[in-house]
Amino acid sequence: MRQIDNFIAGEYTGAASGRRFDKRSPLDNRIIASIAEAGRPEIDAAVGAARAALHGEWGALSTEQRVDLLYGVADEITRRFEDFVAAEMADTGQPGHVMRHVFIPRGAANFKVFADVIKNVPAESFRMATPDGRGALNYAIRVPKGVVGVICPWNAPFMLMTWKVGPALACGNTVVVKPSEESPQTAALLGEVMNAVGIPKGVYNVVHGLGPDSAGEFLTRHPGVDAITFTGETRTGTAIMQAAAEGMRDVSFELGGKNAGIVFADCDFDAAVEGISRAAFLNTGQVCLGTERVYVERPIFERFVQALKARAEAVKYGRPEDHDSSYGPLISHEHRNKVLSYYRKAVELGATVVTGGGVPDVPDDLAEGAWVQPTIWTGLADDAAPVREEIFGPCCHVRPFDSEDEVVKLANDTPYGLATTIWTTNLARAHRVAARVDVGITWVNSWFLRDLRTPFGGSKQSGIGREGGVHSLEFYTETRNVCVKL
Ligand SMILES: NC(=O)c1ccc[n+]([C@@H]2O[C@H](COP(=O)([O-])OP(=O)(O)OC[C@H]3O[C@@H](n4cnc5c(N)ncnc54)[C@H](O)[C@@H]3O)[C@@H](O)[C@H]2O)c1
Ligand SMILES: O=C/C=C/C=C(\O)C(=O)O
Repeated sequence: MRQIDNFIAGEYTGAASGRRFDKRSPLDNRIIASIAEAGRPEIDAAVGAARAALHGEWGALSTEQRVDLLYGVADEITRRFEDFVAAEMADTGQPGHVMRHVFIPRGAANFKVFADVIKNVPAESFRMATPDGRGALNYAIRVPKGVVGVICPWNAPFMLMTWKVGPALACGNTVVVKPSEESPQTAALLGEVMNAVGIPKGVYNVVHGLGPDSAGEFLTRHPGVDAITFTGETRTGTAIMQAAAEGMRDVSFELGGKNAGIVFADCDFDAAVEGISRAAFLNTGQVCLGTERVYVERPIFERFVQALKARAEAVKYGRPEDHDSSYGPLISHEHRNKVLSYYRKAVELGATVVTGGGVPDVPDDLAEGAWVQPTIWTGLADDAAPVREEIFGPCCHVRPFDSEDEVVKLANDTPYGLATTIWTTNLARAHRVAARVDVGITWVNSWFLRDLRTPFGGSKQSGIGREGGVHSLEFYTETRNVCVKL
């Protein structure tokens, strides 16, 4: 069993209280790690270390020096690639090929991309006239926000954590990261990388623990934290925003979704089935950008449902290291209880269960894991809970539609506004519908295709602010104007 400690001022340390909590494998429910639970003293120490680094060696570096160090971080992640793959597979139970091709490479990319952004961003400047005819020159400079609190979820732990830490450090901030209690390992491992490449002590700190009345709340309420970036549930975002109001700290939120997939009859059928099945079932449906509501134009509805069913039934349950495994468990039994409660509710509300709806038969050694079947429903009312609420599981409801106006209305009938995916070969329609869907991110004939320079975030209750490319700088820096009378 692994011992995972907090990482404060470049050192791994337990908690003064001696408190620890267990991490269980989602694959078979075995305890795989014991994690030190940070209390107020550890949060104080981590925030203090972050502040000291800001006023010390880190704060004195030039942008070029910081950029070089961040390239070093990316290279070291790549050098220790298999360690990160193993740590994340252990925490999430997701297949190795997803780790190797999507989540861990993105961790390295998140440092490289923002190092490039900060190196290349121009300064804003305005020349102005003055009554004496000599004029004045305004220019903006960007300074770090300070100590940034980073609160992360468990569904793609390393990718989502570095998506925040990369730009925060590129902009010259220091961070205190609180990973999810369900996925502490890659954040802990990144401490070794930081030390190996010579990132000054205190720049990157990790405190472990739970949310309310634990490390998460202590960190977000700490007056020494200047800004908070959070990815997780909308309800948690509300609690964090209340904490951030004290002291008027800035927030950046990437929250939940109930994303629509829109499939027109003129789509490339096979590509659409493949795309929607990835959007619904990748990472066992635990992707904020995933599709839990699918709208299919009536002429191809039945055929589409059958093709999606075939995809769902083709998943291969297995351990992450099994080469032919394509599908992992949910993160925990607690989360499985939630997902299964929606599976039951859908039936109670009269859904037709096209496939799935329960717990699969898995080999004996996996029987205690948090497995659920990929599940497809039809026939639910538009206001049924499984169609309205974020389930965060491998499931979707498929419903026919007859017109563009109707489907836009259906897609927008939600308090969320994160992402949508549209499938059509009619270019004009693609642009038209994309402009009418109230979300932060629209994919046309694709899903989760990420250019890290683009604005990323949610509308409505799916988030506040945008991260990605120069948009991250809006949050991770304070812009100051200097006006020089000539
Ligand atoms: N929009 C996006 O980009 C995006 C990306 C990934 C996940 N998500 C969302 O994340 C959710 C799944 O992740 P989750 O279950 O880990 O989310 P969560 O909100 O339960 O937990 C996220 C983090 O917040 C901490 N936390 C909980 N309560 C807190 C409190 N009161 N104060 C401070 N910290 C607290 C948790 O310990 C954890 O580290 C889904 O809703 C999903 O849609 C959104
Ligand atoms: O589960 C959510 C996935 C979010 C993805 C990103 O934040 C990203 O690709 O940067």
